[in-house]
Amino acid sequence: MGVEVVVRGLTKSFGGHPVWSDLTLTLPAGEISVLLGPSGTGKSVFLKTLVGLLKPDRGSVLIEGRDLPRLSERELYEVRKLFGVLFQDGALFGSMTIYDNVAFPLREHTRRSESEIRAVVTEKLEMVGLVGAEHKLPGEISGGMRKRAGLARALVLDPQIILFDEPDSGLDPVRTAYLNQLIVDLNQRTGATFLIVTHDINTARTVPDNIGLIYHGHLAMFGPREMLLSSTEPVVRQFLNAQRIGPIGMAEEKDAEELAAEAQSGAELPPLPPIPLQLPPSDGRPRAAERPPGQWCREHGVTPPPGSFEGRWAADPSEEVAV
Ligand SMILES: Nc1ncnc2c1ncn2[C@@H]1O[C@H](COP(=O)(O)OP(=O)(O)OP(=O)(O)O)[C@@H](O)[C@H]1O
Repeated sequence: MGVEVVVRGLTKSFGGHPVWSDLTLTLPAGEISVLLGPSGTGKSVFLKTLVGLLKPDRGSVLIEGRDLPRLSERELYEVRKLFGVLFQDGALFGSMTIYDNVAFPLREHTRRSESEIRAVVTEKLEMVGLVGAEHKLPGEISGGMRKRAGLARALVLDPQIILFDEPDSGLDPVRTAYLNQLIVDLNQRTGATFLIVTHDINTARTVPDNIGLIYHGHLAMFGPREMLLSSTEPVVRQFLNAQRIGPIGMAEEKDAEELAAEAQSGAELPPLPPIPLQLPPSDGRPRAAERPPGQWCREHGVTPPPGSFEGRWAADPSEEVAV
């Protein structure tokens, strides 16, 4: 089972320029969370800080009672084994075969024999659908396959927390759909805690249990998927619905004049689109953290946009249309 990651008051700057301040959120154990935000808002910096590759100026990252920024290098080395990271480009060694790339963490961090390593590598390659590509070099396979090879490598030490930095970057929509299904299936199979940084709105709307949005150096919102998808908070609404109208401008925050002109022109955000159902695991069994669709809305007295949950939602669950 995955572990909870508790982030409290995390602040990071480079050369006196703050990237973000006072980030506070909890990644629930075993759940999938997505982190969104305009380019350059420090999502990759956040992932690197979580795993201890960057040191925050202030704040804590608590995992199983240990505060990562306060650990010695040696303790950090141990805690890092809880993490698997899928970097943007898969971060494979170009001169090594896929097999050797996936075996690399086992050879570096464990004393397992080559036959034990073979069993683990084969299992992980099978999990990501790459059996048969073991002897290829990264340059000989497609971008989607490289992502899956990177994922197999992230899985070899059986991590409790898996961080994905833009797993869908550079993939076509069909490959993105396959990768999203793989992520949901792996979450169900491993029970690990997942955090995905993405710019893909469809991924953000259908894959996670929770969504967070970093904007203007702060965490604008973090919470259950239904909370953000039904939110009318301008930044959240603009971002999750990929709109130009709203506080986020081309390069940075719009200034008061631009916003006033927008208001005067009568430009309004279109109504919120329906909340889609969550992507289910492909074996038909529930997700580790599955909740009935619309439960959060009902519990919080929020009426979701019309047509949400494929039109099956009702304020009173006894009136809900059966699947
Ligand atoms: N090691 C570093 N030293 C100095 N500045 C850095 C360093 N790493 C990142 N930054 C700066 O921190 C800011 C946030 O970068 P980051 O890559 O985390 O953004 P991001 O939200 O992941 O962007 P994108 O969505 O475009 O991938 C940028 O201004 C970047 O230049």
